[in-house]
Amino acid sequence: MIEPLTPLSRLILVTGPARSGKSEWAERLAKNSGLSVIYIATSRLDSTDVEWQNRIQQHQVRRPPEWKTLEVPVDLAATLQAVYNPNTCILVDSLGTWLANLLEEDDSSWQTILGDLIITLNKASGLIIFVAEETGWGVVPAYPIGRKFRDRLGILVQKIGAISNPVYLVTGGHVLNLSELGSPL
Ligand SMILES: Nc1nc2c(ncn2[C@@H]2O[C@H](COP(=O)(O)OP(=O)(O)OP(=O)(O)O)[C@@H](O)[C@H]2O)c(=O)[nH]1
Repeated sequence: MIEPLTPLSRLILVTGPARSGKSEWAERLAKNSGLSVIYIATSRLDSTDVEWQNRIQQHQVRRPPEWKTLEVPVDLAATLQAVYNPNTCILVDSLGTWLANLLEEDDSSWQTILGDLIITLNKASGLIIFVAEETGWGVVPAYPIGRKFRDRLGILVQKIGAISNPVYLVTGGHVLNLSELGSPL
């Protein structure tokens, strides 16, 4: 399913709505890569939210025991820089939760954080798979923080999508390879 790797980095983007199965598809790609896998979880563990803890536990049980897990709510570019290498597949789940953790950043530092991530990806080696949430297909949020999240996620997914191949959309119980259907803007 996955083509032979070059020493240069290869990026894959898996996007889709909530509960679409996008994480599961991304995990399947990571397993099939034949590389050693580092799973980067961007969500924060909330000790007061039992339902969230249960969801995360289901993820942990589902992952092969040999995968290494890193919990990285904020410092994504620095962590990627520290761990990427030609023999490793890094699975980042997810860009939406990472962005939510950064939401308080002002616009100028957000531009720097985004720039640092893209620079890191351009220098990276090995395979990096990003999971991202699709938002913004509904109404414009009536509150500023909602609009900021929606706009930033849209731009982030577009930028990562432009340098990823393939880009998958998981929805309606199906996986669509968008790279076969269209080209980046
Ligand atoms: N902190 C932490 N978070 C984790 C861990 N494993 C998974 N997660 C988080 O779980 C979240 C995904 O939760 P899901 O409930 O499957 O997401 P979903 O969008 O509803 O479902 P799918 O579209 O099916 O993937 C991501 O934000 C991950 O970061 C872990 O070991 N630690």
